[in-house]
Order: sequence, then C-alpha cells, then structure tokens
Amino acid sequence: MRVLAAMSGGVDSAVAAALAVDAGHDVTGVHLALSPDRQTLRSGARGCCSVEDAHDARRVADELGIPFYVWDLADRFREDVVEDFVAEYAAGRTPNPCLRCNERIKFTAVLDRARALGFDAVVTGHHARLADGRLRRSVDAAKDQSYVLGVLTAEQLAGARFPLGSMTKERVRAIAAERGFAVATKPDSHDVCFIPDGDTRGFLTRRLGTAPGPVVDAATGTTVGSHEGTHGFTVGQRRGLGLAVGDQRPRYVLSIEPVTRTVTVGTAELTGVDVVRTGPPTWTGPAPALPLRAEVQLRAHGTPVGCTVEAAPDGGLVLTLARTERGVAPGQSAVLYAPDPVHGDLVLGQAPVAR
Ligand SMILES: Nc1ncnc2c1ncn2[C@@H]1O[C@H](COP(=O)(O)OP(=O)(O)OP(=O)(O)O)[C@@H](O)[C@H]1O
Repeated sequence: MRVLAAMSGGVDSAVAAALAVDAGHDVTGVHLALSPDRQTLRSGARGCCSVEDAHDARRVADELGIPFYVWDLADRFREDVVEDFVAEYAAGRTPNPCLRCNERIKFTAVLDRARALGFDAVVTGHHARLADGRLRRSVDAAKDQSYVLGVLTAEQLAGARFPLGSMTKERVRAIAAERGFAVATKPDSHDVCFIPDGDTRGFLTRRLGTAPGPVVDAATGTTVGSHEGTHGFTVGQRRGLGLAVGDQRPRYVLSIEPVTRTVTVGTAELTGVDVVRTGPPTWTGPAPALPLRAEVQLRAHGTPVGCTVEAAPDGGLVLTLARTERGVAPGQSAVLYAPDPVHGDLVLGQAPVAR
C-alpha cells in the first residue's frame, strides 16, 4: 500500500511514520506548512507550523529513508481554519480549530491531494483507534483525540490510518527513544498552533478590534461591568471577568450576544444545562436510527455524559442529558459515543452545539 505520512515534526507522527514503514508500506512523508509567518514562529514556539518543526520532520524522514516533501497549505489553512476561528468568535461562539483542521485540511485538502497522487491512505500520529472503518477512543484515555476526529465521515476515515491508537503515549516515546529519534523528548504541541503565545483574547482583538459593551447580571438585569469585545469570552468562563458585584459569589458567562455586544453572567446554579440543541449532525458511519441512547462529550477533554439523542424538525439534534452539565458553549462539537469498554468507545458522529 502507498501511504502518505503527515509528519508534524513531533514525536507522535514520527513514530506513526516509522510504524507504517515497519508494516511494509511504501511510505512518503509530508510536512504541512500551515502558518503564513513561519519565520516568526522559529524560536521556542512548538506549534504546527514552525521552520524547526519542518526540519525535525525531515530528519526523521531521512532516518527512515523515505521521500519527504513540504506542502504549503498556508492559504487553505488561513481560509478554512483561522478565518473560521475568528468568524465563530465574532458570532459569539467557541470554535474548536483542531477539529476544523482535521475536517478541512488533513482529511480534505491533504487526503484529496494524496488520493490524486495515487496514495491509498494518509497516516497521522493521532491518538485514536480505527479498525474496520470505525473510529474509537485511544487506549490512552489521557491522550485520546477521538473528539477532534469525530467530525470525519466514513469516506474520509476510509483514507485514514492511525497506527498509535492502541498504544500509550509513554510507549510512543519509548519507541522513539529506541530508534534514536531526536524528537523522542520533544514536548507535546501547543493548544492552538496559530496562537503560539496562548493569548487567544489578544489574537482576536488584533483581528476584530475593540468593541466595548456591557456585562449584565442575569439575576438582577443590572450592568455589573464592561468589556472590550464579546470575542474575549466563552460560555462557562469564570476567570477574567473583572466584575463589581456586591456579593462575593463567583459569576460565570451564561450567554454572549454579539449584536448588542452584551455578555450575560450569573451564579453557578444558573450555568446548568439539561437539554442541548445542535445543528445538523455528521456521522462517522451509517446514520444511526433515532432516537438513540448514547454518551456525549461536549468539549475537548470533557467528561462524557449519558444522553438521549432525538432528531429535531430543523435538521439538528436534541440531546437530553442524564446529568446537568455546566458551561456548554455554542460552537463546540457535541461528539456522540457508543460506550464500549472492550474495543474502545465507538464514535458515532458529532453536531455543533447551537444552544
Ligand atoms: N504541520 C503538520 N504537518 C504534517 N502533519 C501534521 C502537521 N500538524 C499535525 N500533523 C498531523 O496530525 C497529527 C495530529 O496533530 P496534533 O497537532 O494533534 O499533533 P500531536 O498529537 O502533538 O502529534 P505530533 O507529536 O506528531 O506533533 C500529527 O500526529 C500529524 O500526523
């Protein structure tokens, strides 16, 4: 089989590529140049896009004796991931850019190009299991990335290979060390690769400017503070509100209204949600019959909760939760799982949280 190994320059994709070579596949490595300002990300920034990362990936490819290319997908990444990220925040929602990148870059742009070039599959270092075409959680629960892959369709998954799903991160690093890869001890990548300093609010303010508005307390309807732009907030957020409320009880963001620029806050008991409404779902396999009992994960690294999944007349889903959840943010994906402790929880699909 001819496979294209997506090599970020990190330890996971180095080992994934090595395992593909061991499995006897005809492997070609590719590093994706995704940042428009790669030079500025040179020192210390461990993202998806620095020049150092490209060098690290090339070095591993050389050690494996496989051909290696760099594909410049910076424009595509900017349009499909970064602009989407900015637009979603501008609309008062909280996007997950890794999920978008998997959907639109790795398993659309890259997979399409790979198929056009005659490759049978794209190999990545994602921590998730993929067997018989079905996507499942990784053996390593702490490193599991099935959430950010839950948006992929059966057709996309048919062209994906995740060799690391059945091993722990510890094992991955041990394999890298045994093989003498310099990246064996390289730190894990950053949360949002195109915001290397981690200052999301600053990044968004540079893009969207300042747009002051009120912070309103839900219980009293009174204005308890002000802000420089609704894009600085996420539903469920507690820190950084800087409010002047009489009592000492912490406030959380309940809703974000970008048109009136109003951020509404409330005390903890007001943050609970028992029913989640979503936009239209995507499925990783055949669309399941609804209603359905499943588990739903409402954010990356969130704890799954039991739910009933029903179809809504508008084409979305209605998720009735078995337990009250706090801080459910519109724009995040509700990823649906069928629990399976033996083979790993099966990812059924996902739908964007609407409200
Ligand atoms: N710039 C890139 N070029 C090529 N492949 C990439 C790039 N960024 C990510 N990938 C692929 O997507 C996978 C998951 O990306 P993620 O950013 O989550 O990295 P990770 O889990 O830290 O893995 P790694 O240790 O390989 O960086 C990587 O293992 C790799 O196969």
